[in-house]
Amino acid sequence: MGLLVPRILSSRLYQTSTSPCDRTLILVLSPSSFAVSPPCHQMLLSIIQYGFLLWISYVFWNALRRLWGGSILDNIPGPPSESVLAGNLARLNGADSWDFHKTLEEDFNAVVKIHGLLGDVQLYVFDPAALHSILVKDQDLYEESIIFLSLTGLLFGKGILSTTGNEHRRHRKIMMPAFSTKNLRGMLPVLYEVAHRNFGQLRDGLIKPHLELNAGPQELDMYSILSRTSLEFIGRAGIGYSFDPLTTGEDPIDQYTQSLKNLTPAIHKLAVFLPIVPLASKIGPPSFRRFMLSLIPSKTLGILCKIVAIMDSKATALVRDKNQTIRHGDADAMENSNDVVSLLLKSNSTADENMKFMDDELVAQTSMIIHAGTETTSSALNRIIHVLALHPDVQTKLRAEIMETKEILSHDELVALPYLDAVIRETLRLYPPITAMTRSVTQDCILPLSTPITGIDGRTMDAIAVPKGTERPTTIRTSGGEDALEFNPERWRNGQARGVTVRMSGVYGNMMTFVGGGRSCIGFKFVQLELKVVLSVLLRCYHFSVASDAIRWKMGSPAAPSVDNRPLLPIVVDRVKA
Ligand code: HEM
Repeated sequence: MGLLVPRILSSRLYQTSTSPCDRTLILVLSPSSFAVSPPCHQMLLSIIQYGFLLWISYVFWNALRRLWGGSILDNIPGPPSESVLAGNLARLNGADSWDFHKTLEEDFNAVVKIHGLLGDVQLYVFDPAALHSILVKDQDLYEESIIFLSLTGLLFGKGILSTTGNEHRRHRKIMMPAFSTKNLRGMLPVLYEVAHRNFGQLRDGLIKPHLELNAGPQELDMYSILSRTSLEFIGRAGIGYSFDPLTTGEDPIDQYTQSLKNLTPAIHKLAVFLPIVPLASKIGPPSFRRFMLSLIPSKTLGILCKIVAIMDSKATALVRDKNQTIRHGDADAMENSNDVVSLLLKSNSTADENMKFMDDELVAQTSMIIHAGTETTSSALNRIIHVLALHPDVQTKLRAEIMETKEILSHDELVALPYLDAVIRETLRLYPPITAMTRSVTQDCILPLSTPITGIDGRTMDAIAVPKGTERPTTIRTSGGEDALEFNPERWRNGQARGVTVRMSGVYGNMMTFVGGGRSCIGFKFVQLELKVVLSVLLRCYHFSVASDAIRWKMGSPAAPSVDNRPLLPIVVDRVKA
């Protein structure tokens, strides 16, 4: 049985969202290598087959128990199941599920019962008190989903995304200082350099698609441009690596870059293996798991294994090279390295033993930073440009604020621009890149509610008893002001939205875009800086308007713009006249 705590979707003044991989996933092994001798082959194959049969039997047994015995969550109202096998999951997790999520919010109360796989029951939660309990107050009772933990562990190794409890707290404690305001100040020059280079080369025709000078308005695919920007931001400021020289008319062909681009699509294709990831991650050493995988006749799986191996070897080399620089006492080189991984290595060299990362942990963090920070940033950048194109009045006002400043601002000057801050807050509030997240319940517990709900039997409930094992609490948006569904940056003043009566537990602006509590996003200030740099550079030179009303946002994790199911953001770009 599952507790689905929906992350906040769109709208309303407070939203939550979920981690990208919660329901995508899949698979595979950790990056180390191995081989298995031929004589064991048949025997191992049988073990795998029996293991798989056992697992299937276990799943069906649980499903039957649920069907016969019911659930104490049965009394919670929710939409009827649409399929015996997958319940409501197809509609909940589909790329075009916006309307379904809206219906859940409009037709039901703060907690909704959702039907999961084979009769599994999950709760979709958007009540503020329940979210506070899940994410902050009782967070130890609501752990990250086991599938997410296993998957990130298999893909990247032991790092902040794949650990729980004290181990996870240790990872966070060591990593958080790298994102301090002092360190963000040190990263700003690199962010400006990437933005100027990227958009300068775009103008000069060195990166595709380019903007012909003086040729009048041109339609460009901003998605490809902004994706490259996000990747280079995280490369340079996150791990100290340049993915994209931005110097030729060609897309980058670097193997590492290609691997990163192919990672999410490969994971999505293998989503069918999702339920066996936790089991697979526990069986034997990595070499044995690799062997098991080699028995599965799937081309995509092979590709994924290759991607993981490339990412791992590149991250290993990066950490090794930086370590050597430190050991050889190249003080100047390290002094000038302000990327997150270099900062972690520098603090490692003076930290107490228990506050140091081992090299394999640093390798894992390197891949995790890229994974957590690239597509999310790209989604936010694309959304802001799209929103500005749709709201020319907001764009004009923002440009006027930017034009009154110098071309290159200090960190403090940039974060002090009020309308720039308001536009970013309002976009992230209304359109969180990640729209839902999942938590698993680790013990029987009571979920408090700020608004009582009426059960199917007519009884009023001001709290819900949630059984251990309930999986995937997902959180969706919560209610807010009356005009909460409108895009209105004017509502923000000094980081506060007017008219807000409901307090949310999020780390940023009373919204749940970056969640709250012990697993909240540690990169949320970093991403704001990225967005501010891009807008301050782009709006000074270019004007944006909508090129097509066929743009549809897909509710992935994170959301992405598309036209005819292809990732695209066609926007008409024109030079700002002097
Ligand atoms: C608009 C951009 C971003 C959004 C919307 C976003 C959102 C989120 C959310 C919702 C979570 C919680 C996931 C969960 O609990 O399952 C999260 C976690 C995390 N984010 Fe972000 N993120 C963004 C950018 C970044 C960036 C740029 C970085 C790094 C440079 C980053 C690093 C992380 C890390 C390391 C975690 C895991 C924290 C933990 O488990 O303790 N994020 N993010």
